[in-house]
Amino acid sequence: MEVLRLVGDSDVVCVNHVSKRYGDQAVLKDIHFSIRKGEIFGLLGPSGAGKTTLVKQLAGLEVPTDGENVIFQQRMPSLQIMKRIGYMGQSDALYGELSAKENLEFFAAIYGLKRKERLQRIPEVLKIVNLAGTEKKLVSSFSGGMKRRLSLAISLLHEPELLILDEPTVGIDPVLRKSIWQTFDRLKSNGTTIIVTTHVMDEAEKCDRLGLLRDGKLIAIGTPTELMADTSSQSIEEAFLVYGGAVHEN
Ligand SMILES: Nc1ncnc2c1ncn2[C@@H]1O[C@H](COP(=O)(O)OP(=O)(O)OP(=O)(O)O)[C@@H](O)[C@H]1O
Repeated sequence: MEVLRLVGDSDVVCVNHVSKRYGDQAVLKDIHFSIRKGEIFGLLGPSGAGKTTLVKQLAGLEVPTDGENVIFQQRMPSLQIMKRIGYMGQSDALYGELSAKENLEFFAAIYGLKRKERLQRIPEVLKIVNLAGTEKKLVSSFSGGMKRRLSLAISLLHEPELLILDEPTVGIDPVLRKSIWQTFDRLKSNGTTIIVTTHVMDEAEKCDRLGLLRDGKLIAIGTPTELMADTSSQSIEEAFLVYGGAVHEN
């Protein structure tokens, strides 16, 4: 198997013939694609398709059985590179007995932010996710959507160059979802690369490119317009069905 080490200058992520097995189960099957700087890349696929497994590898939390993931020209997992990545998993890793601000301070310390940076960034990220004014509230009193937003704020603290978000808007109402996507667009225009997994079709349409996963295989990749044109479909959902996928809404 050819393992490419050199990727194009504008490629931030190169998923290089990656496979993953858990025991007898093949969860990722020879996945191969790259993501360019400043792209919003969506991973779409039915439950169990392997989206979380793949993004965890990209975040440096899992390793492939075969192949490699190269991020910023370095093979993952790399601690140096992980500092340049913001990751938000599907389950919120928050401390319920601490306030929102204390949670942010804790993670800011882990990211190595200096006091001055913390004082500046914490109000900024709270504002981005529309949680300003809730700093002193205990996280255990937060709703599911508030917890998601706080998790997103945490992933943004250190101004990562690559943001990896596993279903970031689950439990978030449409108005706030829209404002979060506006944030993604702003981050993108500053050069941030964003990978997002989603089941939500209107979100998929907002991505620059989409990778469609099914049964651990990348069944299609392209811009939403390309995927619709290739399948003569009127929507991404229809295109995905033509490619042989099935999408469920959470
Ligand atoms: N640590 C693990 N051990 C064994 N099997 C696993 C493990 N992690 C994931 N799997 C299996 O891998 C498959 C893909 O799971 P994954 O969570 O990546 O899918 P997904 O596309 O993210 O699904 P969803 O949309 O429901 O989050 C599933 O069959 C899951 O049971």
